[in-house]
Amino acid sequence: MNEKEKMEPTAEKKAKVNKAPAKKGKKEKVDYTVVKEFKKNLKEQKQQTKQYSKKILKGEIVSTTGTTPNTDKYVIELVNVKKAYITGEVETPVLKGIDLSLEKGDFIVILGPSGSGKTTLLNVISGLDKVNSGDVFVLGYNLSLLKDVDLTKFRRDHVGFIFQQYNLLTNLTAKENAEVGENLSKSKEKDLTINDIFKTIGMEEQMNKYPHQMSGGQQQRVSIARALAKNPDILFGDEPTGALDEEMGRKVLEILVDVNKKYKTTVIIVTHNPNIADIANTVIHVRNGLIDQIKRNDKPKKPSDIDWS
Ligand SMILES: Nc1ncnc2c1ncn2[C@@H]1O[C@H](COP(=O)(O)OP(=O)(O)OP(=O)(O)O)[C@@H](O)[C@H]1O
Repeated sequence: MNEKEKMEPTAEKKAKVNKAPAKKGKKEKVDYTVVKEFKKNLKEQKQQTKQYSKKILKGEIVSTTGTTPNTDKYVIELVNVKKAYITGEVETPVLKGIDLSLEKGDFIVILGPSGSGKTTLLNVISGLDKVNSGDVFVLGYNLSLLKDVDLTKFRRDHVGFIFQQYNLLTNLTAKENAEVGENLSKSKEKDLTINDIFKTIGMEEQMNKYPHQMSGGQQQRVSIARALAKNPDILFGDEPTGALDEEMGRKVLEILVDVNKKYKTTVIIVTHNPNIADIANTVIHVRNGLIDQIKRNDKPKKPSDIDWS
């Protein structure tokens, strides 16, 4: 992470300069220039990705916006991040120019109305999805210029996921499911053993049970164990308590808070439930594809003390 490489002006800027003039006297329902511009940006991003992906994965800082990420302080930095979906000739912007810096070791909750872009934001900062323009620095790696194969390597080595559905392998025991996470990880020298993890999630007694022998909450805890077995820098959760009742939901949150404190893992979760924001020390409100508000919470509550519904 030492050698810094600045690139030519962004694809976006170039595209703006080259924008085709609108046709006079003709009312068009579809703005084809927008789609053209979008495709042109993608093409340039693809070229840059080809050129820089390997270098980025090796630790080189590459920016399309001229930004140098502060990796000592921030685990994630987003600079003018835009993402849209194209259906036919219609562009639907979803992330509309997001700037965001998230501190290492924080417990972060992302809130916002349905359709505001929460999951899309989570997917781009966790390397599950790519942006169209802007920089997505995660641990200094600019994910916006990584090839799919390098994104997979990045995810394998640095991040863990928990989803609403637990996605456990039905023919493996709890312990074996967790070991899947461990096997995916590159580094085998760890300070974190599967036994330690099961102790943390309060499931030492259940290690040899199969998913169908466990409750939803217990299965979700095993999925946390699987994510932790990789010893990730960041743990991402998309509605991790969405399928659980209150009691199980609180238990899962307690474990996430524990993990955050004990292993200093940065935890970032998306939720519909605004009460859950009370356990976070950083709360991001997304609205209409933009960050509406970021709040710091100096006195996060315990999961057992928050309201639930
Ligand atoms: N693959 C896709 N193609 C087209 N549009 C999409 C796609 N994925 C998401 N969108 C649109 O992007 C917008 C944001 O979706 P996203 O899932 O990020 O919102 P959200 O805030 O997580 O919503 P919810 O809380 O309902 O899960 C929505 O309008 C959605 O319809």
